[in-house]
Amino acid sequence: MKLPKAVKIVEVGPRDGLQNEKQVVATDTKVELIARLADAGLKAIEATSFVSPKWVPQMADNAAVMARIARRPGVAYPVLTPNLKGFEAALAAGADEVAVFGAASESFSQKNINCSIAESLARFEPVMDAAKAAGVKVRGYVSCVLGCPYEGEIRPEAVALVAGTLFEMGCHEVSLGDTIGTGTPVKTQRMLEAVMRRVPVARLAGHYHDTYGMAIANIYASLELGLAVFDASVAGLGGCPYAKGASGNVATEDVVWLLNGLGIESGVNLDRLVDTGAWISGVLGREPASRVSRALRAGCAAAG
Ligand SMILES: CC(C)(COP(=O)([O-])OP(=O)([O-])OC[C@H]1O[C@@H](n2cnc3c(N)ncnc32)[C@H](O)[C@@H]1OP(=O)([O-])[O-])[C@@H](O)C(=O)NCCC(=O)NCCSC(=O)C[C@@](C)(O)CC(=O)[O-]
Repeated sequence: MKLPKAVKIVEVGPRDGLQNEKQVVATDTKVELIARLADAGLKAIEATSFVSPKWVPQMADNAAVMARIARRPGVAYPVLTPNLKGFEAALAAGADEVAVFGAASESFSQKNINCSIAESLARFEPVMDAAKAAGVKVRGYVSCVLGCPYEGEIRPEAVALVAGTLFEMGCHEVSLGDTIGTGTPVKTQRMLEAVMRRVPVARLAGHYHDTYGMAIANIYASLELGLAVFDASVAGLGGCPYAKGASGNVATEDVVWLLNGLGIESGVNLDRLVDTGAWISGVLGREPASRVSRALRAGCAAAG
């Protein structure tokens, strides 16, 4: 078994993490979080989303966030854009990387973006065209790849169909979302095997929520199949507004601990990351959901 030598972590805390916060998070706090994550060595930080403020009020300050972040060379700040309106606003705000987001479940697609899977893919076409014309890279997301809060089981072939279509449309990377975290390692591998028949593994990312505590196991199972890009959220922030009870993405601290233990390079400084996770959790008035953070801050062992 040969694991990748290096892994790219796409930090989604400022978007996926904060989008679900009930309390208003100040724009300055978001901007500081993004700066601290860059200081910790993260090279891809999903900054915000250009979605309807009626649907996700927390991301209504998207343009202000983009205007205020001090961009670092070598760091990408992708944003979500569900349609052309969102793309145009993102472009005007200076985004140079965007993400479209679909689902492998019809019901989730309706709840999340108010249209069917086929309609969503049709909506993404003009975004792809406009992005190509503007020289903007587009990532594709597929939600509910290992289960849906409304439909239950999702067939791997259904995931492969949407992921393959996004890839063929020109997405440079397709991120596979276990939105409600019900996946387990073998199930994850079966899903990945189906997707890998349509999309090269080098163009896939794992986006696993930790609701059932399985995300790290699923990442390991994905590493075994050669996946080398994983989405993660500092301090395990977040949840999904359209998936009741879903907890945050896997904590970035936990992913870095795993990678360090496996000798896999991520470029992330764990001490700084733990400090950042503790800081934002303090601002939000809670403890980090990361077990690694809790252990290290309790003095359980030195940071690896
Ligand atoms: C997609 C829509 C807009 C469709 O929503 P809709 O209501 O069908 O849209 P519409 O085109 O009929 O427009 C309705 C109103 O929204 C406005 N509008 C239309 N588009 C935009 C836009 N881009 N930005 C700002 N405003 C917009 C539009 O101008 C109009 O305004 P009004 O005339 O009523 O004042 C809506 O459903 C939406 O915004 N959904 C967002 C859902 C979302 O952000 N979910 C969370 C992110 S996905 C996720 O977390 C999963 C992921 C990616 O992490 C992976 C995983 O874990 O599974």
